[in-house]
Amino acid sequence: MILGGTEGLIKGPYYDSFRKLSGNGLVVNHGESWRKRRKLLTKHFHFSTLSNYVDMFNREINHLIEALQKNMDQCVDVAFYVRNMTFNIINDTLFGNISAITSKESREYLESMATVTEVSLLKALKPHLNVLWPFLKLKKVEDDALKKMDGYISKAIEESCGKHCQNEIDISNMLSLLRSAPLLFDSTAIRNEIDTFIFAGQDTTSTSLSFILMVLANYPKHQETLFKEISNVIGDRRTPTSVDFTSMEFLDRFIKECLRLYPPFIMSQRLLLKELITTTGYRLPAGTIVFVSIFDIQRNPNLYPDPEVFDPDRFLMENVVKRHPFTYIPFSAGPRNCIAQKYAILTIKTSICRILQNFQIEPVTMIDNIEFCIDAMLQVKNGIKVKFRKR
Ligand code: HEM
Repeated sequence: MILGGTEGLIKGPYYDSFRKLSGNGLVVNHGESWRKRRKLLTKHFHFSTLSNYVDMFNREINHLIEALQKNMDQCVDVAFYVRNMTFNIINDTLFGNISAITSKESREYLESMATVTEVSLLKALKPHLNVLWPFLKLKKVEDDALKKMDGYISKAIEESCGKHCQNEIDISNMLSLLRSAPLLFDSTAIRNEIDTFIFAGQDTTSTSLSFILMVLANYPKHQETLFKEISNVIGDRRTPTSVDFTSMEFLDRFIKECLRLYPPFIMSQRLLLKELITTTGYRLPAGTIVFVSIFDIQRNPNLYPDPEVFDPDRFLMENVVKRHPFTYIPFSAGPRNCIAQKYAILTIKTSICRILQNFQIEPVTMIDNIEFCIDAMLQVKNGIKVKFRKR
C-alpha cells in the first residue's frame, strides 16, 4: 500500500540532508514537478535506447579488464576498480563521449561525492547537527567538496554542450534531453538532476557489482555454471550484445539472488500525507514516517525459507509466482521505483560476462565472515577482496 499507492509518494525527512547534494532532483522531488520530470526522463531509459548503450559499456569494461590484468593473482579491493568503471559509464550516459575531463578530476569528484554523502548521512542520523552546522569545522569540509563537484559538472556540461548540444535532441544523451525542456529544467535544475543521477547510479551499481564478485568467488560451482552459459550463448565472440542476455537465464537468476541478499540501497523512507489503514488493521495517521527495510524484507524467513542460503532457484518462474511481487524490491517498487533499473541490470550483465570471459575469481573475503556496516549503501567492514586469475 505504501510503495504501490499514491499515499507514500513523498520521501521522508531522512532525505532532506541529501538536498545539498542534489537539490530538487528526481530522488527527493515530489508532486507535479516530479511527475513531469519523471515522464520526460523515462524516455532516456526506454528499451530501444538501452540496447545502444552496450557498446559504450563494453568500451568502459575494457579499461576495467586492463586494470585487473595488471593486478592479476593479487588480492584486489574490488570497489576501487568497479567504482571507476561505473562512474565513467554514468558520465558517458549523461554527457556523451567527452575527453577534457582528466582521470585526476574524476577521482577528485568521486572523493568529494563520498565526503558529501558521508556528511549527509551523518546529518540524517543526527538531525540536531543541522542547528550547530554553521559553527562546525565539517561545514568547511562539506563546502569545499561541493565546490569541487560543481567545478567538475560545469566543465563536463561545457564540453558536452560544445560537442553534442548544437544538433537535434539526442535522447540517448541525458544532458541534451534535459536541455530540450527549459520550462521543466532551468540551469540549476539541470545540475541538480546530473548530481542526482551520478549519486543514485554510481554507488548503487558499483556496490551491486562488488557483492556479485564476492558471491562468484565464494561459490565456484555457480561461477562455472555461469561461465558455461556465457560460452554457450556468446561462443567465440568477445563482447555480448543486449540480445544475448535474453538467452542467459541462469545469469538473470544469479543476479536476482545476489540483489536479494545484498541490496545496495537497504532502506527507503516515506512520509504519509493521508491516513492509511493497512489490510491487517493498523491505522497510520497522516504525517507518519514509514521506513521500508528492503534488506529485512528480502531476508524474511516467511518469504524466503533459509534466507541466508544463496540459491538462484528461488527465482525460477514456478517459485516467483508463489510470492507477492513486492517481496523482492532491490529497485523499490511502484511509481517511485528506480527509473534506471533496466539500464543498471544491463550494465551488471555486460560487466559480469566480460569479467568471467577473462578471469576466474577466487575468494579472499569469505561470506561466512563478513560484517555489514552502516553507510549510505550496504557495505562490508574492511571492503570486499578477491583474486583474479587468468582464464
Ligand atoms: C543496481 C543498481 C541500482 C539499484 C539497486 C537502485 C535502487 C534504487 C532504489 C531502491 C530506488 C528507490 C529509492 C527510494 O525509495 O528512495 C531508486 C531510485 C532511483 N534510482 Fe536507482 N538503483 C540502481 C541504479 C541506478 C542507476 C544506474 C541510476 C541512474 C543512472 C539510478 C537512478 C535512480 C533515480 C533517479 C531514482 C529516483 C526515481 C524517482 O523517485 O522517481 N539508479 N533506485
